[in-house]
Amino acid sequence: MEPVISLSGVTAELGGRPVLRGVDLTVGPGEVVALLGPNGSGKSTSVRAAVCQVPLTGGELRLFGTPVRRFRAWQRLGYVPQRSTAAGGVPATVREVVTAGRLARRGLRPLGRADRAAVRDALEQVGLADRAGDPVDSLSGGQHQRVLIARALTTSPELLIMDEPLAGVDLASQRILADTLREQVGRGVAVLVVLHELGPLEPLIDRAVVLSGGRVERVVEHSSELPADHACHPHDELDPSVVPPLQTGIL
Ligand SMILES: Nc1ncnc2c1ncn2[C@@H]1O[C@H](COP(=O)(O)OP(=O)(O)OP(=O)(O)O)[C@@H](O)[C@H]1O
Repeated sequence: MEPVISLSGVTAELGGRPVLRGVDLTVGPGEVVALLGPNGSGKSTSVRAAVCQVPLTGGELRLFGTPVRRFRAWQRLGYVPQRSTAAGGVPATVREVVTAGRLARRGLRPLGRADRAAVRDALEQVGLADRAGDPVDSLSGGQHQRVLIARALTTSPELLIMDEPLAGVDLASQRILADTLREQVGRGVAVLVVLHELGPLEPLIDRAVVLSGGRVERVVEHSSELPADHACHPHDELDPSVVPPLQTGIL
């Protein structure tokens, strides 16, 4: 079956520096793929490139089989960015943030009944229907993350792309997030998720792709084969261009 997303030999630069150096990555329909690797290895840049937030300098990106330059069906894809970008300090209610996911795909026309129902349904799916009128700033880290997932679910996407959904989230909330995701996967939704630790998501993961230095270092067909000390525990990637400072010391 045709992949829902495929990156072939993708390269990208940030600040004039090559960050992605030929990333190959595919996610099939209904598949859950974890993107792992040390800090700075290019995980976030890969998913941001996949949703056109970072321009490619080379390679090919296809979404649902269509080259990205011809792709228009953005409602088939839900993107959950890193949590710090959720409300950006703007006072907004939970409902407003979630509604933004719906608006982004339909322009500035007034909300219809179907839009309101989709927002309600998305909030129910993440267990936050009772918090709809609350300011997002009053939520915990885990609840905040669930708001971002609800925002992505408003268009009933077939592919969810998530950037570190477990970061800064306590274990109880991680389990709730895992339940939400399990339900989506049960509906046949494919997932590409950047993770530092697999946590409660581990049983859901079909394949792990480990990045290093902007390239795929290896692909692990089952997450249980990942050594405990690799990728799941972040460490800064060594930059070969940086020469370590001379240790002078006093003898
Ligand atoms: N806006 C930017 N301008 C310049 N360089 C950037 C920018 N954003 C990221 N980079 C650099 O690109 C490289 C890859 O960053 P990226 O955020 O994709 O890594 P990551 O694997 O997601 O790391 P982390 O685990 O810390 O989130 C890093 O060396 C980073 O310093």
